[in-house]
Amino acid sequence: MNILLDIGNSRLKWAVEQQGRLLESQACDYRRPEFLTDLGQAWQTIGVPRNAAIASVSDKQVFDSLVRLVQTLWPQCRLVIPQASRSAFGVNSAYEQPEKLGIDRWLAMIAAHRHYPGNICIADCGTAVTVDALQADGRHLGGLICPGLKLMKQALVANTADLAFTDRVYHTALGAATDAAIASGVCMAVTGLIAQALHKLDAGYRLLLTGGDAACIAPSLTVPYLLDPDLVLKGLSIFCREESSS
Ligand SMILES: Nc1ncnc2c1ncn2[C@@H]1O[C@H](COP(=O)(O)OP(=O)(O)O)[C@@H](O)[C@H]1O
Ligand SMILES: CC(C)(COP(=O)(O)O)[C@@H](O)C(=O)NCCC(=O)O
Ligand SMILES: [K+]
Repeated sequence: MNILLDIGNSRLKWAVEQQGRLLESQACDYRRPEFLTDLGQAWQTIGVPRNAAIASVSDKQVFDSLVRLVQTLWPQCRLVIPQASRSAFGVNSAYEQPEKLGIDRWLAMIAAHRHYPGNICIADCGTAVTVDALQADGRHLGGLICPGLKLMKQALVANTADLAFTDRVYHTALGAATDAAIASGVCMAVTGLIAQALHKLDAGYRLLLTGGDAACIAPSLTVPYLLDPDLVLKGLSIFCREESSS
């Protein structure tokens, strides 16, 4: 059994993996003061993992506190900390400096290459929205980064006098009130980005969505898509298994 941890800029996603299969994944806000205590309690009952695989694009502090928790609960557990590189598991990075690519993007591409063969365009809709194009032969063509839905709304509220932030449902209809216009505006910015990215690629690229906002963006897309909320965790699982068996 392995435990997989993906620390994004908003939330921690984690799951237990048994024989290559993820049990239900969980998400939590690591900025809550009781976060580590709650996690420690939840982990009392899961057994002792053989490996703990951790990916982080957030503060080193959060990463360090999770490493300490893992080492305290399970001193025998092996830590697996994947790094982005020029090539791994058949995927070849387009980055001039491959180590600068976000580890979440690298893991998502490795999982996509394994589980969704063919040309694939991955859109990870989290704090930021990232889009990466990956050829069937594992060649990464490069990517795009833009603010996610919540960040766009926060940027508007923080830099204007009269705009208010609400949890209005996202869609792409024209709005007849400020909050509806913002919800539609940021949703169309993301769906438009994804559609335009696909348009620039050759025909035959499938779209694969992941990230916390994927499910609310998906209904507004006018192109077919696949949805896999656990893509980054699945990338961690590949690193765990193949490092353990070597
Ligand atoms: N229960 C939730 N709590 C907080 N954010 C959520 C929740 N469910 C969905 N979200 C959305 O998920 C987004 C974060 O997605 P996620 O993939 O976890 O981001 P990251 O990997 O950057 O931490 C938030 O911006 C928010 O809009
Ligand atoms: C682009 C990101 C901020 C996305 O983070 P997330 O939205 O998943 O929290 C992250 O992948 C990152 O810090 N990347 C490093 C720079 C790069 O990928 O070019
Ligand atoms: K993201």
